[in-house]
Amino acid sequence: MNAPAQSLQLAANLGASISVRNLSVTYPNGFTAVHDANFQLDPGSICALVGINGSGKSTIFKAIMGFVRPSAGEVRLCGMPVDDAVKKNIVAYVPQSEDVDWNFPVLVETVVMMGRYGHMNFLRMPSRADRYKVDEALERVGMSAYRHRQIGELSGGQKKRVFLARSLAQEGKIILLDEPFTGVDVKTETAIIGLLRELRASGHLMLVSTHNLGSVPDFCDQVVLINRTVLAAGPTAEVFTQKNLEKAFGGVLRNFQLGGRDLHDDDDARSVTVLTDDERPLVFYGDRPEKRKEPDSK
Ligand SMILES: Nc1ncnc2c1ncn2[C@@H]1O[C@H](COP(=O)(O)OP(=O)(O)OP(=O)(O)O)[C@@H](O)[C@H]1O
Repeated sequence: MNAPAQSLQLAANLGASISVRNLSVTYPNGFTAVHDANFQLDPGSICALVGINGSGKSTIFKAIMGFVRPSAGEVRLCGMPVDDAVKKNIVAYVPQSEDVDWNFPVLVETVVMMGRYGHMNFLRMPSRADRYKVDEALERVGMSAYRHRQIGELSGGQKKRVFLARSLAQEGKIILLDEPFTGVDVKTETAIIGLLRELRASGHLMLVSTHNLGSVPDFCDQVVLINRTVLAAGPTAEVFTQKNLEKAFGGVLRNFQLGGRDLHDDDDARSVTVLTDDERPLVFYGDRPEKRKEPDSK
């Protein structure tokens, strides 16, 4: 079997899927953050969850993790209700940095070991296999040298990698990443994207919320655009269009422009142009993050 066929086979075996059907979430104060949202994601893919601040991205993550209950509709993971999937360690979550108390004194290796808790009995005594998984996960994100450091002492990008290691140690088929690229440098972003690609090749399903629109066409197979409901969902080439992005961002991203034609054509010049605060345009090409550059001043 050739490599792509093997990946497809692995993906089929893993069977990771997210099905969101007519999902509404109303918070206890009566505010409906998500109304009648629908999308379906299948194994072996990376999907971007994209929308303005307050559009409901974290709320959707919380519904998928069972942290908030739907007021209508349902979420199913690998065909199972959320509670069953969470009990079976099917879904792992990499939270936004703001959602973590970094003052809590805990070692890096302990954070990663937390990913194994669901695999242990109530005494939480790590087995040799648990320790091996932790070592392997730290190695994979390049953080082995930091294992005895306090998590609060690390940089933003290092903390993100540790939480990614925790989700790897958990061995979830579905991994949710809430803004993994916020505050990380281009090298770390490239490393994280490389890791997500490896996980995709082994059949994992990843849902990534991001404000970094420039890298979406590069590494995401699918896109879910939201603004309190799903505006569009499906393959990146079909959904990540100027028209849909204008619908999602409205006047918020003025001077936002998508160039080029076919996203997955290597010779394609499709790019995302966003004006920076000082009104200098930054062009993100639908390619590698390190290829970011300012437009030619021809
Ligand atoms: N616990 C809560 N109680 C009431 N309203 C909430 C609660 N949590 C979030 N909201 C509201 O729900 C809406 C969606 O919030 P959410 O955090 O899901 O947005 P988001 O897309 O993740 O935003 P951001 O890009 O800023 O992280 C916002 O208007 C927010 O104020």
